[in-house]
Amino acid sequence: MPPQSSGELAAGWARIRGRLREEVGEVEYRTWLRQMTLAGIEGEDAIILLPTRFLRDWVNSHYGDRLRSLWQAEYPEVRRIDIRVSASPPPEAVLAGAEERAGTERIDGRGLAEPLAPRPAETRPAPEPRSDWVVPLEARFTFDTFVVGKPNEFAHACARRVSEKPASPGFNPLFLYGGVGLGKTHLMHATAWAIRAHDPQRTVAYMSAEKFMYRFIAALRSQNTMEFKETLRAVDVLMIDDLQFLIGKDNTQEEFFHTFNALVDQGKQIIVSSDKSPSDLAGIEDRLRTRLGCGMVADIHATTYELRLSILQAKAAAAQVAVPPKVLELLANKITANVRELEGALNRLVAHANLFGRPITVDSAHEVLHDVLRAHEKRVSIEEIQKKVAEHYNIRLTDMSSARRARNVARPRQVAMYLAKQLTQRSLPEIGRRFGNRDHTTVMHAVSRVAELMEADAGFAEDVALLRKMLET
Ligand SMILES: Nc1ncnc2c1ncn2[C@@H]1O[C@H](COP(=O)(O)OP(=O)(O)OP(=O)(O)O)[C@@H](O)[C@H]1O
Repeated sequence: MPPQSSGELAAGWARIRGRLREEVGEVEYRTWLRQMTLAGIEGEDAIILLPTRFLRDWVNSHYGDRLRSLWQAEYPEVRRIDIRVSASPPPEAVLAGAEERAGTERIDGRGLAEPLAPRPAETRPAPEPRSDWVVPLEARFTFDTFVVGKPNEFAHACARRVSEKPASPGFNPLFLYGGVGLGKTHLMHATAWAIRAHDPQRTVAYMSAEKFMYRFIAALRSQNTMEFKETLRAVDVLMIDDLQFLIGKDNTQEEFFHTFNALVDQGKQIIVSSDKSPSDLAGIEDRLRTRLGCGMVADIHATTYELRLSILQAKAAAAQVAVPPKVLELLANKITANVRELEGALNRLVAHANLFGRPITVDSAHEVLHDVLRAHEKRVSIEEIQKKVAEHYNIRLTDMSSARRARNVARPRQVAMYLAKQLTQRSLPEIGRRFGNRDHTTVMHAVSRVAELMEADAGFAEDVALLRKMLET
């Protein structure tokens, strides 16, 4: 019996889809079949619409026979299935699963997706990003534990602003950049926590660019890009850390570009971090770089001594450990590369003190952290030493390698050799060569003579210590 009315036909079509869904399973159905729309029955043909040629061909070859059998079981007079391409289904889409189309995507010929109209928020709650897709937020990375100073105050203010008002004009995307270990991830997590605290309904997805790529590749491999796209495009805030990872990864960049556009078009917030500014991201496609730079770009600068000291004070207080100010000053002075290393050094000191039940002192800090402190000692060259010492004793630089033996020249030369031994990794023969091809025994003698004199003469020792300090800082 042919269907009598469009209502009857819609019910029959819903049954066919329901059976197909049961047979192929939810994931496959959602990936390939959910966008099917029934245009109607023409003679012996059931006319089904799909939005792209790619989908039409796929459904035809993989599900054509099954669809025909299911149709015949429902309506024996239907003998053929005619699948056509139509980007916008006719208004009588009552015949199809219109509710299923909300927010779905279209696949282009290369298997990459473009968004259809934005998903109306009320049609379906946004799915939570799958837990294995997103990295859990670090509990201690909050605004409360982030110490603000000159180098990071602008980035911090931007992150605060975005957390209070996501996607506000001028702040989307928020692009945070700066050197390794300077707090980009901390600021992103803090923003995520604050957004969630303010509105628990908002879905915030945080992941590294690397994770984004691996998820994308896995989705491609399992032919499940629809789910990948849909999940990401349903979030309210997307955070991608260490974007520089995508340099040279053209396909993932393209996918990210589409995700980016879809989210920004829907008024969703994007936050990205990188070790370089958008304009310096060579290897990232121009159109993506342009989009990344068109919101707010905030630089986190290298730390200053003051910021390092404040961070150490805050971390020691949080750990409830008494660390003498001199020790904190030592660390802030010596460990300048980044906050991660600074934090690591403090943690080591605290762990050591706990383990042995000893108080933390400047001496114990030197002992426990000797490797770190040495690694951070300023590299000084023999030339610099010779120059500084010559200036200090008011002799000519050429006298450092001359044969002159007058005391007013020989003594400064010995001091320079002593400092070269103390402050560089050079061997005695090499130091000798740099001081006018002198023998290594001459250098050895100079080193022990200067040490003796320092013991005997406090004024001389002070002089040498001053020179050393000037060279080290
Ligand atoms: N201003 C700050 N206040 C408190 N802790 C900080 C601050 N800046 C950085 N940190 C701490 O330093 C460590 C490294 O920070 P984070 O991981 O955020 O750096 P990053 O810039 O993302 O580094 P990478 O470039 O390696 O990804 C973290 O433990 C973080 O809590």
